[in-house]
Amino acid sequence: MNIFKPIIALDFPTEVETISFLNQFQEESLYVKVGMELYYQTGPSLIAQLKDMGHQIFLDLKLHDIPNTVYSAMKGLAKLGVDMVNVHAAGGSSMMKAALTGLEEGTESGKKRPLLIAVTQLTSTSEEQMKKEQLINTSLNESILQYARLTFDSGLDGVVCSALEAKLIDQHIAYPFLKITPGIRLKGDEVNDQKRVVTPEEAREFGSSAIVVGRSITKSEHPYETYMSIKNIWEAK
Ligand SMILES: O=C(O)c1cc(=O)[nH]c(=O)n1[C@@H]1O[C@H](COP(=O)(O)O)[C@@H](O)[C@H]1O
Repeated sequence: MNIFKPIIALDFPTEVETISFLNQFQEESLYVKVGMELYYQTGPSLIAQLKDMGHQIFLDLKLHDIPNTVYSAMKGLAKLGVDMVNVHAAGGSSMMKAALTGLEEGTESGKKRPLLIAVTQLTSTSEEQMKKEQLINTSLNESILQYARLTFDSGLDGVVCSALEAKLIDQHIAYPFLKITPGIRLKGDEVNDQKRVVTPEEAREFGSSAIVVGRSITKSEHPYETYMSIKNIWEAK
């Protein structure tokens, strides 16, 4: 069985909308993702509330700055007691190592350090766009693998990528190394701004460690039922 539950992206603008969404899940203990949209409006108090509700939390702030700034920011974020945080691998190995040190120093003694993962190429990026706008002249897969290697060598726990790249990463990077994969859509769903999308079944088949699902659940007519059906697919043997 997969160790991670499907991670629900709580991309809402307010605490009220977030809590009313979560109330539909009654006693279910969830793994939720709080990203920029919600955190910039609600801050640490919502994190404390989600923890009190018994949910695990991926705080997705995608830090990308000079090493000293990321070190200090991570030291502060570690005190929130979340389960996972992230940076952009494009910030480089010194920045990623500084992030890790900040997290280690900021984690209360006796508590578990949050997992630290790095975004490779966003799932909203296509190979064409990467070549044209970032002037990277390799394939998208090679760029992702390079970022994954840099992340692994910097001592982090894994990467954010599309499940389409999970097998490639497994072939080149020693286990255990997490592949946390957004860009999940059910058949027939709108793709929206995502470029590299797969279904939950495909993500499981390709060896993703955890799926991050936003709009397929949050915009569903029946979010609880949709979540449970994704969870069943994800946890099937
Ligand atoms: O770090 C992330 O979570 C992330 C990285 C990435 O490459 N692509 C990506 O979509 N995400 C996040 O995953 C969620 C995907 O949402 P949906 O497209 O609505 O399922 C959003 O909250 C994004 O911010």
